[in-house]
Amino acid sequence: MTEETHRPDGRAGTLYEAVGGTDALRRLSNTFYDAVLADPLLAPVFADFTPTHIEHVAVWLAEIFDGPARFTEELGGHQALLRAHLGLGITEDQRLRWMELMADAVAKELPDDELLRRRVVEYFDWGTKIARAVSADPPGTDLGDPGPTPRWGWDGVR
Ligand code: HEM
Repeated sequence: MTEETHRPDGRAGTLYEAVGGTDALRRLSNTFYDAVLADPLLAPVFADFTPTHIEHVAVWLAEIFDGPARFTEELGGHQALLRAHLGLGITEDQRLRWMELMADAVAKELPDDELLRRRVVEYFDWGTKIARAVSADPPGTDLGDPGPTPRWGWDGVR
């Protein structure tokens, strides 16, 4: 028996592979930001949005879900991700709307696999709470060393 067959959910491989790799994450990001920019509660938060944002989010998600570590290698890693949210003053209503639009995008763009979708949405719930907490601090706040980019698997964060 392999180690994987002892897991409660019995899944092998990474979430990155299960979602369909970087192309699927790019489609997810694209669909999500189309909705965000059309949303009256979220659009003002994204006033400085540029299309590179879509690609950077896809690259971040690839790394989080155990794919290539390109965000760490090319885009400043965990520290840069956290710093991008400083000063945004995200409210709980905005966080919940973000989650709602992301759940819609997940349902539209990711494979029809209930456990996979649940794990992905759980990551977003965890991540948006961190983004909201960080957003209460002003731009330039010293965040110390946040450690490496987290990895999210079939059993949650590692
Ligand atoms: C798991 C949750 C989240 C992830 C993975 C995420 C990911 C990212 C990434 C990768 C960037 C940098 C983009 C770049 O370099 O261009 C970024 C910036 C940003 N995020 Fe998030 N984010 C999350 C939650 C949120 C939430 C809840 C909000 C607000 C409701 C938010 C608002 C923003 C804004 C306004 C920026 C700056 C956009 C810009 O470049 O103009 N994020 N986020």
